[in-house]
Amino acid sequence: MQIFADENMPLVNAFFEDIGNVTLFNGRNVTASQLENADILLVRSVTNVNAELLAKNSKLKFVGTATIGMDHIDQAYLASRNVSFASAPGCNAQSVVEYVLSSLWCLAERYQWPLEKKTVGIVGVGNIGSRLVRALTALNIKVLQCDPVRAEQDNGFEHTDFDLLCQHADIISFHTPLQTLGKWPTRHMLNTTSLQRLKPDCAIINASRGAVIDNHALLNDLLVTHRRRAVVLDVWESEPDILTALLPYVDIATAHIAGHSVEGKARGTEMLYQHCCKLLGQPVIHQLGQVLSVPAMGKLQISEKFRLPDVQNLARLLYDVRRDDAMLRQHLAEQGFDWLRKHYPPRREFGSLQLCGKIVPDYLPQLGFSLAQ
Ligand SMILES: NC(=O)c1ccc[n+]([C@@H]2O[C@H](COP(=O)([O-])OP(=O)(O)OC[C@H]3O[C@@H](n4cnc5c(N)ncnc54)[C@H](O)[C@@H]3O)[C@@H](O)[C@H]2O)c1
Ligand SMILES: O=C(O)[C@H](O)[C@H](O)COP(=O)(O)O
Repeated sequence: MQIFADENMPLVNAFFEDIGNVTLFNGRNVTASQLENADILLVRSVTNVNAELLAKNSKLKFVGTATIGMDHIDQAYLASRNVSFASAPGCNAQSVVEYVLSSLWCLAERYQWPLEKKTVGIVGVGNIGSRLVRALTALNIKVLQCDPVRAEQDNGFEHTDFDLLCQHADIISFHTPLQTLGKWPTRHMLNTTSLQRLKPDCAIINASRGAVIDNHALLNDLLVTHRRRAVVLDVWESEPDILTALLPYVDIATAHIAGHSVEGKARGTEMLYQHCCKLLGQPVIHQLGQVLSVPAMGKLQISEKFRLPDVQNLARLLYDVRRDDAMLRQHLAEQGFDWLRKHYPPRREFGSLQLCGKIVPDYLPQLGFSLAQ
């Protein structure tokens, strides 16, 4: 079995070496000729999988993307060729939630916001959005949810129409897939018109796909408002060639790494391995827990004095988004966007830290921290 995998897919050898011969490729530049002999193709978000890429391959059985976003995959084409396909839903949801929380704490400190008085509008309430709702609710922060797709399926879902959410949110955070067509398109959802509906100081967070926000319209809005609006961008239109004119106006700028926790990326690989085992009728031998490295910090004692405002310090033991913002500003011009992603320093999720103590407040597990056994 010939397995071709993106070189930025951690633990791919550990999971797949029993299944076949693993060859790594650069996901951004891979060509049809390189993939001629692939039986299994494992990609990340930077590889467009379509008729052009697979033109020279006649033996492909399975394509897996170790991501939740699927806008880079021509699924109809794969189905027409009878090639099985799987993504990795939820693999990095916790990682993105931790990115958004860290961004909120950073902005709250910079602008002296009382977060508990803010309303956060969450657009797209799937794996990431629903975890974010749980986390913000645990922190006593009010949320508005916008997800018309869920609203159609579930009468009990509390949906706020996008236009209304734009008017009422103090902070708006995007967690939708990128969809150009269909009943609920998301491409340029935030555009010149919807930007004008936002409160003048409404903060914007995008960790979904760059083109969900019209980046030129955003730049224009920021120039007009003279930086009154806080902006956090992890994703950008036309990555890796991003609109650098935006950078001076963006509070937190990162290189599409919100989902790049050690666990988030490794879970993606594991989920594809499990799909392959099922497809090939092979037993699942490897588990994430066995192959993940031991975290630098294992257990932490929580005292009875721990209170809600202490959460921020606890979280910063594991992740502070300001590091990633500094990396981008320091290295983007010389090294480029993809270099930042390839050399992303290890980041462990909240769940890697086991909390001990007589009383561990309920909101800590709701944010994703583990309780010691
Ligand atoms: N920055 C990163 O590193 C990173 C990491 C993971 C995911 N993502 C992006 O975030 C997206 C969301 O991830 P997820 O795991 O929550 O996916 P998901 O599929 O679980 O959830 C997406 C939600 O968006 C909703 N939705 C669809 N169209 C909508 C619309 N027009 N308006 C409002 N809601 C709409 C869907 O109904 C669904 O509930 C992914 O598609 C991916 O593009 C980025
Ligand atoms: O859609 C996703 O799951 C994320 O955007 C994913 O983390 C993208 O990262 P990449 O696959 O490019 O490393």
